[in-house]
Amino acid sequence: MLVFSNCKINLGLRITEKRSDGFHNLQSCFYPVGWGDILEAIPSKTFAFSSSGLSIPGELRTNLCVRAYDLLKADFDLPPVQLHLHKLVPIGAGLGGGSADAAFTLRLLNDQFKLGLSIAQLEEYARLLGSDCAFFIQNRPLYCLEKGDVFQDITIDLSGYHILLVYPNLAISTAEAYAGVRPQQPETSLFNQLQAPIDAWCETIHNDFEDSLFPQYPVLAQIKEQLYEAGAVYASMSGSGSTIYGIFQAPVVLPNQFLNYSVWQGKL
Ligand SMILES: C[C@@](CO)(OP(=O)(O)O)[C@H](O)COP(=O)(O)OP(=O)(O)OC[C@H]1O[C@@H](n2ccc(N)nc2=O)[C@H](O)[C@@H]1O
Ligand SMILES: Nc1ncnc2c1ncn2[C@@H]1O[C@H](COP(=O)(O)OP(=O)(O)O)[C@@H](O)[C@H]1O
Repeated sequence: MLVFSNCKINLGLRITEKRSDGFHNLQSCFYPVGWGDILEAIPSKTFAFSSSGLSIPGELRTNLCVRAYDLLKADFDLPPVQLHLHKLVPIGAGLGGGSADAAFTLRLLNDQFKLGLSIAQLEEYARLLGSDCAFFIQNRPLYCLEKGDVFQDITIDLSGYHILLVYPNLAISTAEAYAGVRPQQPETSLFNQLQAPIDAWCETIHNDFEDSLFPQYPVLAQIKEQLYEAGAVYASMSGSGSTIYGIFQAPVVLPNQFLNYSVWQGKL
């Protein structure tokens, strides 16, 4: 079985408080985007994992796909498979690529071996693998709370818009990015602000990580500015960076400044 493991962007991101478990509570809307990896599972005599494409830091056995397989294997009589991941989504990019691979592995194994797990059960397994992993089980626009793993329905439909993602070949560690933020209880409701037309978002919808990361990496603010100059209706950093995205009314001619970066453009 073959699946496409797409990434996400954050529409707004507020870090509201540090929790007693060391994690942070947040408010954000996660929105699926078409840039993705390719994952295949073939029944085999013994379990094996391999990857191609972008190289993934860390040992193979710590890959989130392997950890997802091991998690289900502990509870089910899972047959061995040969898992292959073709990695295309940049790493340390704020796009949740690794979390998506983990969630798609859970979904694939559930479907391929008819484990009968419900969405809620798959989300429970996903939470054990990473904070933003559970989102990719439903994989639809959702308002996210707490660690980013508790969801509320939200009506946001950006279909018809185009998105340009710019990864400036700069990996930012999520843990380090969180260590640099000053959590704050917001005075306004992100949920309500997201209901306003997208033209209003550049004045209201903010990613709190930009405050600490833009001064540290000026190229990020520069890319955001360049996306607005190219005609974006809204531009922002995704997650803990370093990807900056722009949302446009129509396909964009790639500005020359982005030619040395990894970019992806498509429909939302
Ligand atoms: C920042 C966000 C926003 O969507 O996305 P990315 O930039 O990673 O895509 C997520 O909160 C990232 O979630 P995820 O990448 O799954 O993080 P995890 O693996 O669970 O945690 C990595 C580290 O980040 C910190 N962390 C993560 C989530 C959270 N709510 N509070 C935290 O403080 C912790 O230090 C943790 O050890
Ligand atoms: N399949 C995978 N794809 C990407 N990263 C992975 C994967 N498995 C484990 N990782 C680890 O997860 C971290 C990056 O996570 P990723 O989701 O790509 O970035 P981000 O948190 O910025 O969205 C790295 O430390 C990487 O080694």
